[in-house]
Amino acid sequence: MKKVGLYFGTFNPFHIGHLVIANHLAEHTELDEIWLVITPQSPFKKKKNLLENHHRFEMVYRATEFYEKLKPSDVEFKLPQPNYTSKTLAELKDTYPDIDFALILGEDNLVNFHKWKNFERILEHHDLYVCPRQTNIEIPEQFQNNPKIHTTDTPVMEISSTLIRKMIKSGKNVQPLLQHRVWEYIDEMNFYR
Ligand SMILES: Nc1ncnc2c1ncn2[C@@H]1O[C@H](COP(=O)(O)OP(=O)(O)OP(=O)(O)O)[C@@H](O)[C@H]1O
Ligand SMILES: O=C(O)c1ccc[n+]([C@@H]2O[C@H](COP(=O)([O-])O)[C@@H](O)[C@H]2O)c1
Repeated sequence: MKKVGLYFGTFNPFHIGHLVIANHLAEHTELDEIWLVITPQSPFKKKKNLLENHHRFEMVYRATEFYEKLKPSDVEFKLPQPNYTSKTLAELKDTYPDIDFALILGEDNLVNFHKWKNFERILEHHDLYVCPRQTNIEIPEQFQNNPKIHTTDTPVMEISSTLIRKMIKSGKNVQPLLQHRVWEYIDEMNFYR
């Protein structure tokens, strides 16, 4: 059975921290492909400074175009907002009954995972790949030593989209933090200024 890792994110913008993680998991785990799912509206996030879906999709597309195992996904664009991951997983399972879907999460997201809609059902049916971050946050006890939760050895790069947006606003050079065609798009379109 083909195994696909779903990396959900707001990706506003998609940065090299995201890219390094996706590529690392595609190359070093049993996941055959990684799908980067651009979320229109994450349940815990405000819409402030949020670029339209198709612009965020374009950035993920540009960054991953030449990576055979990485694919942008717009599956959530047609689903109700805010986007609950459990709903999206159900939709994907209907469309692709022959694919085994796993979830990819930053460690920061595991801390709030008990607040996600239907998190228990998600864990029952899907493996979780957790990427370490430079945080001192305690992983809740209920998620420690769970055989469905795999800690990965993805490189720790403390980059965030929030920081990149702030740096662009204050005129700093952020080019090393973005795939160069993503930077070109942001620059041409005057985003985040
Ligand atoms: N530098 C990073 N290292 C590891 N995981 C990350 C990193 N940045 C984001 N993630 C994870 O990637 C997923 C999508 O992240 P998201 O689009 O919210 O990016 P972000 O850079 O954290 O954005 P923002 O700063 O706008 O909140 C989440 O699961 C998040 O935990
Ligand atoms: O399903 C939920 O209840 C849920 C709650 C919070 C976040 N998520 C998903 O997690 C992804 C990363 O979250 P965020 O807020 O860090 O961008 C986001 O794209 C959502 O799809 C999902």
